[in-house]
Parts: sequence; structure tokens; C-alpha cells
Amino acid sequence: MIRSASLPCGVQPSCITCKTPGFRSTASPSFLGASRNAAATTTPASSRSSTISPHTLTSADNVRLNLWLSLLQASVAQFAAATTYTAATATEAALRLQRLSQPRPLNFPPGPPGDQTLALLSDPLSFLSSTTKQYGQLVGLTLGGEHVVLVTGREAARVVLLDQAGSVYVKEGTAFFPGSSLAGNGLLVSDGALWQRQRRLSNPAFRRTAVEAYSGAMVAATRNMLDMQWGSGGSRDVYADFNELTLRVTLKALFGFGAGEQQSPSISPSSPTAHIAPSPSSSTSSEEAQQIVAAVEKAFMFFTQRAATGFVIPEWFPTWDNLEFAAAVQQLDRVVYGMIKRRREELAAVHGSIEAAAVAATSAAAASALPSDLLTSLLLSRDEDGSGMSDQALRDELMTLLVAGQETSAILLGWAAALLAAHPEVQERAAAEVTEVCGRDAPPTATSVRHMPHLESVVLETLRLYSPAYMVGRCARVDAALGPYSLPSGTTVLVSPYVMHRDAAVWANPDAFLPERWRELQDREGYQGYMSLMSNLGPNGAYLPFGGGPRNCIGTGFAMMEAMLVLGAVLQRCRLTLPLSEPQSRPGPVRGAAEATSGLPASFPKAKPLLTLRPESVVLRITPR
Ligand code: HEM
Repeated sequence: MIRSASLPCGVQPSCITCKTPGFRSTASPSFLGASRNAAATTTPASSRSSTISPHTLTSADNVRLNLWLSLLQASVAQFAAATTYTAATATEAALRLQRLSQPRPLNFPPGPPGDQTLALLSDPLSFLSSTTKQYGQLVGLTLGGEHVVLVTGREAARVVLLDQAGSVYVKEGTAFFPGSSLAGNGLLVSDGALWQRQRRLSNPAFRRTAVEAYSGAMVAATRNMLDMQWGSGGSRDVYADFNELTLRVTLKALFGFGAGEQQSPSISPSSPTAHIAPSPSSSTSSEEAQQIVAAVEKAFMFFTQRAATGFVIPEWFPTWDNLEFAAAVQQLDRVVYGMIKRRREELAAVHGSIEAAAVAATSAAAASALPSDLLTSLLLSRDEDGSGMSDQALRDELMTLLVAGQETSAILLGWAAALLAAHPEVQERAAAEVTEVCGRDAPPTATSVRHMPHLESVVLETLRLYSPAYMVGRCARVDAALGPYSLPSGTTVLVSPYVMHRDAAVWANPDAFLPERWRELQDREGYQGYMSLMSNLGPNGAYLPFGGGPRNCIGTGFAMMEAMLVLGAVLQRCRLTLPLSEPQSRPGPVRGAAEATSGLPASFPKAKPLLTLRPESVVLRITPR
């Protein structure tokens, strides 16, 4: 199974074997944003093998003992779960095994012979582009024994993501994508009635006005980064900084932790989140905030490692790393469930009952007195029959939003900064626009960024060239016809925004960074803003950085606003350039078909496609303006 060999899909999973033993939920979440560019380090072997003498327990020993006990507990829990195969899961696994042993289906799309797992893993972007070039926009592949169809054409993508979404193409059963107990059965992976209800309940929290409430936190966090980390200029890995920034913003949006302020490091000084010393909201103790950050940090490191090593070992298998991860998830669960409980109690105390608080949330005046974070919005959201989310559903959605929204946004910012550095004229035009609209000192706002078409086009074009979610996955739940071909039930279908966004039949000069290509659309009468470009697979049917159809990204508005606010605030203060040490005038080494023709200098960051299309690092020189 290739799932155990990490396909680089940015999104949607639901691998059947992932969701079997050891998982708290029965679904298998994908990790749109679970891995980070953090310098992942594991516990040194020496410290792992320390022995404990019960007679001489120091406080360090106590900590270690607690860790061991917690690991033991996690291990027992995982083994217990591992043995509770449900009949349904066993049947699914049997069906999959049966499929694996079958020859290539009749009338399957043409494609390269043999199993292409290694070719795909060794250079995913080139593999996707070259197979499309050779076999067309519907390619039949064998990956890890699975029959897979790669879709890179507009018509077929529309069928899969829009026209037959839910009826034929679902998430459940999609091969490859790693599952995890971290995000449980949240929006990314659930299907059917459960997904519909959760999406209905979550939608209000992502309406424009609701999202704009986070704009202040986004700008405050950026200004804090500029003051504390970028103030003195010099060279920095801005991708690492953006990872920290988006984690801070996401935690603020989810739980109300302070986003702007930077206090003394509260976690390990070398950790990527060391500067996130969250200030508590009314109902969040600073200890809880730190516990969450520490657990999230550990979980993200885990995913970086798993993604890099190919998800060879399933999450439920009791390796040291898996046990540490399970302990981190348990810690996270303790804190998050604690916060949910307390928030329920506080809201009930203020409003008389949770139901009264939910009613208050529907009136603009009363709602302004409620805590403005996603925890509160989701907790008070009500279905038509008046029911809300259970604690477990709430927890799963909060964790899903964390993993889906943090890294993807950092990746977008990282690539945008790199592209701006590589195209100084575009950067100067966008910077001039920010100054024109906001002046030199006033920070950008949710309203002012709507008057920055140049900046907007930079973000749109970055998402075209470097879509963080460069593949999305579905599973044909019944026998299906796609174009002239037949897909047996259970076939995994991978739609690749990366290839579609660089299709020369649709995009002029497809590999070049040309933000001005968006200006014509923006200048059209009645242009409704960037959100209008994201519906129905984009204006030309081949633009889907946030997916498309009913399962499109719920955080589109959040991510777009965050990108524009952060980039606007950065350009107002700083000039970004690629490092001088590299020979910028010479063409760089060939790094994949698309990059070779795009005219980017050798010092331009390399892509590192794993679960998401992230840059290896984005080292830039920062000069104050
Ligand atoms: C640049 C940033 C982002 C990109 C490129 C991105 C991309 C995507 C894509 C392509 C999908 C669809 C996956 C599929 O069709 O299988 C998706 C789904 C999703 N995204 Fe995002 N996303 C981003 C930011 C965010 C943010 C900020 C949040 C939340 C705060 C978020 C939450 C979600 C959720 C919950 C889903 C699942 C929606 C559903 O199936 O109902 N994303 N995202």
C-alpha cells in the first residue's frame, strides 16, 4: 500500500487501513497542514534509555516517570484500540486486499506500465507533469498496488469535484493519505450526513464578518514579528518565521490566545514556537495555553518526521515516536476538552444557559459581548433542530482547523515572499500600493486590503504557481465512467491543481510569475473580489487552490485575508531580496520541468513536496524601507 509510503497529496485522505486500529475515531484525517518546517528533533537515544530507580526519585526522575507512565497509558490505549477491529473495517480491508490482487481494470485510462510509486516519490512534481504530458489528462496509474487515476483536465476535474461530488466521488476510501488521531473525524475527512451537519454548523464561523474579526490579530502578530525578529534586517528563513506567525494567528482565532505580544520564551528556547507565549483569554489559563503550544509543536514535529520517512510505520504501532505523539495528543485532548467544558460553563453562567447564549449569538448586539473565537462560534452554532456539536465533534473540528489552516497559510506566505524577492518590480509596485492606501504607518486592515488589487494579484498568482494543496483525493464509491474510461468502485482519483494551474492550453506563459494576468478580471465591471474567483474551479475552470465544489476550503476567506494583511504589513516596512551569494544572473540547475522554464534564479527556494507543496526554506535578505 502506498499509503504507507507517503503520497505527497496536500489534502484529503481516508485510507481504510489508516482508520483501523488505534484511532480514536473511525475516520482517517488527512494532513493538509500537519507538518511544519520546524527543525524536527527527536529525543536523544541516551535520554530515552534512562533507567528509573524508584528509591532515588529526583524531580527530574518524577518528570521522566510521569512521561513513562503517560507513554505506557498511551501504549495500552493504542493496543486496545488496535484490537477492536470492527466488522465493517475488516470488510473494507478485505475488499481493498481483493482489489490489490486484481489486474489493471478493463477500459482503465492509459498510463505507464508497472508500479510508479518510486518515480512519484522521488520527484512528485516532475512525475505529475511528465505523465500528463505523455498520457494526457486522465492517466491510469498503479501506486503501491492501488489503481489510481490522475486527473489534470478541466472537464474531468469538474465531474469529480463538483458534478458528481458526494454521489460518486467521496473522501471515504481514498487511498494513500495518512490518517491521524490528532484531527479525528473533522471536516477534512468525514463524509455524508456527518460531514453535511458539521459543515452546516461550521459555516457561520467563516462568514466574512466573522473572519474579519481576526484581522486585528493577524496584523498585530505580523507587526510583532517585524519588531522583534525582522527589525534589525539581515538574512532570515522567513518560511520558519511565517510558520510561527500562522500558528500564533491560528491559536488566537481558535481559542482566543494573545496573538500580538511576544514575551519571554516559554517552551524550549530553540523550538520554533519558543516565542509564542500565549496570553490567556478570560477562560484560558496561560498554563493551558503553553500546554497546547507544546503539544501542538510535538504533534507537528511528528508529522514532519512521518512525512519525510514515508509514513512507513502506521500511527498506531507502538514505536517511541508514535507513543510520544499519542501522549501529545492525549495532553492536547485534556486541555482542549477542559477549555470546552469551561467555556460552556462560563457562557451558561453569563447567559443563564447555553441555549440562551446560542440565541444571543444570533443577535449582532449581544454577539459582540461574546468571546470572538472559533471555539465560541462552533460551540454556540445550532442546527435547524436546535442541536449543537458534541464535545468530541467540537474537539475534532478545532484540531482539524489547526492542522488544515496553519501550515498551508505559512506555505502561501513563504512562496509569495520568495516570488516577490525574485521579482523586484512586482514587489515595488505592491509596496507602493500599500503605502498609497494606508500611508507609511497605519497598518493594513480588512477593509483597506480590498483596495489593493496588485497585492491581491500577487497572492492569486502565487497560489496558481505554488498551490500548497497540490493534489486532492477522492474515491469512486461506485463503478463510474470518467470521460471515455471506466473506473471500478474503490478507485482513488487524484486531481492535481499543480498541473492544472500550469496547463499551457489554459494559461498563457504558464510557468511565469505574472500577477498582471489577474488584472483584467479584477478590472471587469461588477468584479466581486477574490472570493468570486474561487467558485466553480475558478474563472477558467482550471483554478482551484482551495479545491472546488461542496468540499472546498472552508478557510478560503480566512487564508486570503491573512495572506494580504501579512504581506501588506511586511511590504510597508521591509524590502525582500534573494541572497546575493548565489549567482543570480546564471540560470540555476534544472529542478523540474516547470521550474526550468520559469526563469527563476538559482537562489530561488526549492520545492519540497510532501503532504503539501512547501518550500525547503525561504532564506531572504531583509532591508528596512
Ligand atoms: C493558503 C491556505 C489554504 C489552502 C491552500 C487550503 C486548501 C484547501 C483545499 C484545496 C481544500 C479542499 C480539499 C479537498 O477538496 O479534498 C481545503 C479544505 C479545507 N480547509 Fe483549507 N486551505 C487553506 C487554509 C485553510 C484555513 C486557514 C482553514 C481554517 C482555518 C482551512 C480549513 C479547511 C477545512 C476545514 C477543509 C475541509 C472542508 C470540507 O471538506 O468541508 N483551510 N483546503
